[in-house]
Amino acid sequence: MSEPSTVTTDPDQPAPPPAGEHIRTRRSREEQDRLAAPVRTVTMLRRLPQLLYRTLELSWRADSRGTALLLLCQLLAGVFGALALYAATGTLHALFLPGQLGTHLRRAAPSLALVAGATALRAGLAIAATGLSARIAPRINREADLALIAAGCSAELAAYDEPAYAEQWESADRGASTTPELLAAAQDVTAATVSLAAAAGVLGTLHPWLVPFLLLGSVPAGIGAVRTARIHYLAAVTTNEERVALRIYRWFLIDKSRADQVRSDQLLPFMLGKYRQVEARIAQATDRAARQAARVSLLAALGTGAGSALIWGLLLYLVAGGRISLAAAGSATFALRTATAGVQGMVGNGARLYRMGLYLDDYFRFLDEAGGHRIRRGRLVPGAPELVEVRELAHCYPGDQQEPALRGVSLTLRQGEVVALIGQNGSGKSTLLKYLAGLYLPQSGRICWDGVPVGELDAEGLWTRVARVPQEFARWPLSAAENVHLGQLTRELMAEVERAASPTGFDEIVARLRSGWQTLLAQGWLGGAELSGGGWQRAAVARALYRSARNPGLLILDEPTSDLDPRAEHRLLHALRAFAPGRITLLVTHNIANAALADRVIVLDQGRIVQSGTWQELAEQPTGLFRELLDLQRDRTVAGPGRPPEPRAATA
Ligand SMILES: Nc1ncnc2c1ncn2[C@@H]1O[C@H](COP(=O)(O)OP(=O)(O)OP(=O)(O)O)[C@@H](O)[C@H]1O
Repeated sequence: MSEPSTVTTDPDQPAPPPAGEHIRTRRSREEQDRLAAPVRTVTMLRRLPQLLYRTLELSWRADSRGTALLLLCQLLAGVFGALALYAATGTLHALFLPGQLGTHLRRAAPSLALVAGATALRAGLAIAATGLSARIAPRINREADLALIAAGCSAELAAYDEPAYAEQWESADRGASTTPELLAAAQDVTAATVSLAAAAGVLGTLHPWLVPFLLLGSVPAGIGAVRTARIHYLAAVTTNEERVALRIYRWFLIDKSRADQVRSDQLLPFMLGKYRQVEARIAQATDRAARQAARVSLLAALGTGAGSALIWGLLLYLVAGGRISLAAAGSATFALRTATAGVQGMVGNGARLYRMGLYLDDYFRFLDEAGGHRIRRGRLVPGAPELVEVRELAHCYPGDQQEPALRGVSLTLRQGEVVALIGQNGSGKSTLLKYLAGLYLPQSGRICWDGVPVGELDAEGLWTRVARVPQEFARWPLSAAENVHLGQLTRELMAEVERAASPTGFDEIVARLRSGWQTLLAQGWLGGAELSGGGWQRAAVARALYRSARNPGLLILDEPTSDLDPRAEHRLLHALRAFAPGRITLLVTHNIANAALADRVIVLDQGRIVQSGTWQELAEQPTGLFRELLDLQRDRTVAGPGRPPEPRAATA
């Protein structure tokens, strides 16, 4: 026996085999056009007020009192900053005038006192503003994140089948995560604008030419900053699909539910190979962007240098020509330094804000439209349907060369009926159940509840009437009781929970847990416990029974006994029969014998209904898929050495 090998990422190890195709998304035409559109500096300038307004709005929603105080601090800091600047230029002016030093100092003293006072107040207010924004920023982030989650949950389920949706989510998520920085950038832009305005005011009083030259000189910096921001943004969004892929690979590798397989299947080196391959594409795009941005920044710096030379040249020209006094030139020098810092701050932070604004656009677009999939249905709130009719239903999942999952399916379901769906893997059973649960709206064909098309029903009202056990049910990290009631409480809470749990045997499992119904079902967390596969399935069925008992409608069970032991399965199937009155029960099962509990069996093949009738009627048919599957299940000719093979079951 060889030494047990350990998973390693040692660089001396042979390189992992070439990774194949990685997870890809598909960008919409509209999105491609938007990304390809050129951007101009004026566009950014035009967008700045809107971005500031949006930041303010977000901030107000997160913390209105803090935001009001922050605004006040900023306003006062701006006023005191301007005052300090005016006073400082006044001081300089006084010092540059001809005369005795003592006279100068006396003249300058009031301005000096004003400078000191205003500067101290401004500094105090700036500190208060920083403290406030440190308090507000995490709240904005939290609010933004919650709004994003809510928007994601308000998308139609079909969105998840669209490759572009994951990418839209990725962009929106990045937008949400930039929100804390947004406030700081907005604050810096405002502060820089106020100080620039004050400096420009001073320069304007000294000589009117100085202001336009100052603004002209800052154009290259502005253009450079906008271009650079856009280059980085494009590098980020054009690698969105790679980021989505990395997120998914990462999740698959670290998630507890697959941790055993990652180890026993020795998956790490192979998956790391894929991970690195995808990561390399991101690095390539980022490096390319960094090179482009460096070139743009160099040109902008040259332009800015030329602009500075221009304005200092103008100042010399004005002094030499006697158009302004030496004292005024001294003040202008000081104001110019402040103005240049203001311009740099405004341009730099404006570009930062603009870049974040691009992400923020993605975020807001997602909030508004949930990636174009926001649930928009009717308002009728249904009761328990007596009749559900499906007519000519067809479904084709988006993607390349997908066969239709459903083709021309028509069926009628009546209240009180138990209907079993049978079919081979991929025949469309789960897809049909999702339609019946109102999770998809018909692309082609109709589904009506008591004559009303499902699209005209209120989505939440419809789902209140649907209880499901999906094929892959959730294992919520909640208590045992919460895993059944999911926070949808009634006065008789525990009695109802226990009543729903009893037919599944979940109550027996809970009785063995240390804290009974209050036990947290999340092993690995303090006080948490883990259930067996069958234990979790019992919880999932109990959840559906609880929901259906509160609001009868459709009870949809997709292989609800696949993990159950024979005793638990037997008990549940009996209970389902007794539970049937007042609701429509749909059962998908690969165990043909279990379908016998249904009033009617429907057989699906390649998305079509190929047979329908009572279990007995279908079993008596000499040919057909049902009969074939039944015979195969009865056939026990494959046997190990301990058990002699049984004769093949008769086929007629
Ligand atoms: N989200 C999806 N996106 C794309 N194709 C899908 C998706 N879900 C299912 N399909 C495809 O639709 C077809 C029907 O799948 P469905 O899950 O409805 O079959 P099923 O009868 O429930 O299969 P099984 O018995 O294996 O559970 C299959 O070809 C499957 O590959």
